[in-house]
Amino acid sequence: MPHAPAFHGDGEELLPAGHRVGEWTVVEPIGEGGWATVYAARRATRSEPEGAPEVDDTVALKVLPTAGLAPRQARNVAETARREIELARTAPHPRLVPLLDTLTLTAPDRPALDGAIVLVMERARCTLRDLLATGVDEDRGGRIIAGICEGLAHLHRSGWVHTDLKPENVLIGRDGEVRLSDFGLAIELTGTHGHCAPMGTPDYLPPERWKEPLGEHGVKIRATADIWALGIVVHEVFAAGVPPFPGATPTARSAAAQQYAEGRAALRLAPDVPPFWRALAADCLAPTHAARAPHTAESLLARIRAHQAGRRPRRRSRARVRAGLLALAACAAATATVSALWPHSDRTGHAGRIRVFNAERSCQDRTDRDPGCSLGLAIDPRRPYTAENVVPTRVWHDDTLDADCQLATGLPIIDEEDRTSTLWYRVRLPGPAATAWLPAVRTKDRPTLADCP
Ligand SMILES: Nc1ncnc2c1ncn2[C@@H]1O[C@H](COP(=O)(O)OP(=O)(O)OP(=O)(O)O)[C@@H](O)[C@H]1O
Repeated sequence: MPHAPAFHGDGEELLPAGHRVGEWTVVEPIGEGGWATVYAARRATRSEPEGAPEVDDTVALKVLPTAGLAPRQARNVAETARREIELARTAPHPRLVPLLDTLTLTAPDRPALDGAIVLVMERARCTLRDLLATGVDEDRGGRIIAGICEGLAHLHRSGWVHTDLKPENVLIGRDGEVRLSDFGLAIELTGTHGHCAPMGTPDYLPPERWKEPLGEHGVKIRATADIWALGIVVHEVFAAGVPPFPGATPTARSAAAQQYAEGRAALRLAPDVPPFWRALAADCLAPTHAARAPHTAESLLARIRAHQAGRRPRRRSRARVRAGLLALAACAAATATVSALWPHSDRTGHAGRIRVFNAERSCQDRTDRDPGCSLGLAIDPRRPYTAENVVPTRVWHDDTLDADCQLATGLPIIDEEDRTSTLWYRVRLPGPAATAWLPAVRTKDRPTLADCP
């Protein structure tokens, strides 16, 4: 017996459960966007022997209908699919949702869906919007924002701008990690910018977008558009889903954002956004492209990593200790040797000698060189201050180091008290020509040293 057709609220026909799409069988609809309906589906032919434990092999089928569309709309849909496929092919990354296959739907008995383009994707557990509805604590929120920054940094390095970053397009994979999705509006840059159709989600569009002239190729777009959208998302994550600009409708909120960008209103972020994330959101929401440009996804990620590294010892949940394993492994290796490298508690304060300062209060009085209280020295002060960019040797509060020169223009580092500095000191390590870098926020001393070559 034929299935009775099912429809969306807007009257669009849905694929019924059990419908075969290539090697997949539709289970149920799980999401809907402006262009597509997304279904959970599972492999039609399972190879496991009878009685084998059930594995969750469901995928997500994004079905983009093309039938009955005006030629221009059909071109848009085809272009949307082309972008998704091109990006997945040329720039795969663990923080982007993997595209497993592409198909054309055959459904002669459903003319509205026949010939639709189908993108087969890894199925996510939920979207960030779903998570916001249930509440996200500060640590989880921080990890999600870091994941978004990793995805954006990769996209931008690869020459792409997402252009439609919003909580609906941030998926949470079954491993709990972020997967950016929906690259239908993603733009490949030529040099510093690209052009896109005048589309997008008003709440997440940067203020300059409303003023950009519409040329023959569309409106100008740069990576800073994603950074603005990131600022809105950061605010929503830490303010229980509330957007930073006031207004009951997207139009009212866009108008408020433009008033702020024109200097006619102040940026008023919700008081519940914690200080570190307020500062980060405010930088992402700098009012112009030029003011936002220094805050790249890469540099924001470095700030977040430094912030998270500083928070880690404060509260020791099991999950946090596990997350910090990499850093602690490096500490453990260095603990035995580091005490001998520098005399402890040398308070001479001569120029060229700097004393390490750990803003974490509970670490300041400890003399046992607890690994959780150790601080990292960077290999390269211009690269993100992450585990890969840290020498194995660790330092502790009150250690004194020999510094031989300084760099005023390193990566900005924010400490736990929200002090920011781009100043770094090059310090000498034992061994021939061995050096590493200490961010100036990690010392209270300010010797004036020669600029490093
Ligand atoms: N891989 C996935 N796993 C689970 N759910 C997904 C997946 N991809 C999309 N969804 C769900 O489907 C919804 C719509 O998907 P998507 O945003 O890609 O469609 P769209 O038509 O391109 O949307 P838009 O109108 O924002 O451009 C998402 O918000 C999400 O809820």
